[in-house]
Amino acid sequence: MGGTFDPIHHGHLVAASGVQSAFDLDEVIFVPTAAQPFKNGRTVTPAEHRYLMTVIATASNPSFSVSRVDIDRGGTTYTIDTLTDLFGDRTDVEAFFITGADALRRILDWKDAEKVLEMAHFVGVTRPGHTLEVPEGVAQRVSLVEVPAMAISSTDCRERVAHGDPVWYLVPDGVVQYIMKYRLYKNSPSLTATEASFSLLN
Ligand SMILES: Nc1ncnc2c1ncn2[C@@H]1O[C@H](COP(=O)(O)OP(=O)(O)OP(=O)(O)O)[C@@H](O)[C@H]1O
Ligand SMILES: O=C(O)c1ccc[n+]([C@@H]2O[C@H](COP(=O)([O-])O)[C@@H](O)[C@H]2O)c1
Repeated sequence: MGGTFDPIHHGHLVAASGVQSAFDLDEVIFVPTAAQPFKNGRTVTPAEHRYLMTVIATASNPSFSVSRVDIDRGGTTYTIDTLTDLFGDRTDVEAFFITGADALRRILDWKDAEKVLEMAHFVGVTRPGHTLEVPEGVAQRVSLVEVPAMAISSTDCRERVAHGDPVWYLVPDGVVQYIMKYRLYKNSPSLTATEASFSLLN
């Protein structure tokens, strides 16, 4: 499952768990993006913070893991590169790519869309506020799965933090604490690890 994960929230985790169960998947790999091509004009939290929040959120589930392939490659994140780096030379793996209804809608605009759809089976999940439908012509490579409705977005989580509203129970507890520790989403520069330790001591 690829995502900006700025921050990761329970909508992502419920979607991943629902698809894992529906297709009996051995593992779900969360892949935080470096720079999502359709989010070019947006300021995104530094990748290391997004990566670490994703690790914290998934740590308790033995079949969830987090990959750094997109972050370490850097530049614009195209799913064709993600799938090549993860599975390019693996003939023993059947890959699935999990996307929300909003992301699935634009899949034909993705780089090398046809090849991408050959490299993995795409699974679109329901998301409140978005219509879940398979774009024309790709029905064979896409499945739809209904997951428990979680009306949560990273945008809403960021705005809540910026306004001093709680994000408890929208994101995992460890992610709430990470956001507070590094003062993310406060409309002021986030802290480094040293600055965060210093501010906790004082
Ligand atoms: N509440 C949700 N339910 C189902 N799928 C979701 C939900 N939130 C996000 N997704 C899906 O998870 C993937 C990663 O999403 P992303 O990290 O962009 O989160 P987001 O909440 O959409 O972020 P933002 O609000 O910053 O755009 C996308 O495929 C997206 O459609
Ligand atoms: O490959 C592309 O052209 C492409 C265009 C838009 C989105 N994606 C991928 O879709 C995933 C979900 O993106 P996002 O930002 O909605 O979380 C993420 O892994 C992106 O890299 C990929």
